[in-house]
Amino acid sequence: MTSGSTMALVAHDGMKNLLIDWSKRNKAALEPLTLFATGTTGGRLTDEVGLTLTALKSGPKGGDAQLGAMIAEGRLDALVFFIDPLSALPHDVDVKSLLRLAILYDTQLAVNESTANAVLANIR
Ligand SMILES: O=C(CO)COP(=O)(O)O
Repeated sequence: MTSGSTMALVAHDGMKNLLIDWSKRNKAALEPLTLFATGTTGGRLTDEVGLTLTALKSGPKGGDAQLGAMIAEGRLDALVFFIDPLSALPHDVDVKSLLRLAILYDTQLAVNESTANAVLANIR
C-alpha cells in the first residue's frame, strides 16, 4: 500500500550505483511511498531494485525541470538527489534550478547517503 507522501529519487551517472545500493538496503521503507524518478535513474531502480515508481524524462532532457515543477505545485514532499560532485554536467542550470526550488519551497532534500537516511527516517 502506498502512503500519501511523495519522494523523488535522482542520481547522476557517477552516483547511480550508490543510489541503487542505498535503495536496495532501504527498499522496505521506500515501498510505501509514492515514488518518482528521472528517466535513467528510474529505469535502473525498477529493474535492479524492483521499486514501483513513475519515471519522468531523463534529467538532461527535462526530468529535473519536471521535478522542479512538481515542487512548485506542491506535489513533491521529498527529493533524494545524489549529485556527482566530481563531474561537470551539461544541464547544470537545471540541477541548480531544481535545488533552488527545493530550498525555496522548504522541500526535504537529501544530497548524499547520510541525509537520505535522515529524510527517509522522517517521512511518513
Ligand atoms: O541528470 C540527472 C539529474 O540531474 C538524472 O537523470 P537520469 O536519471 O535520466 O540519468
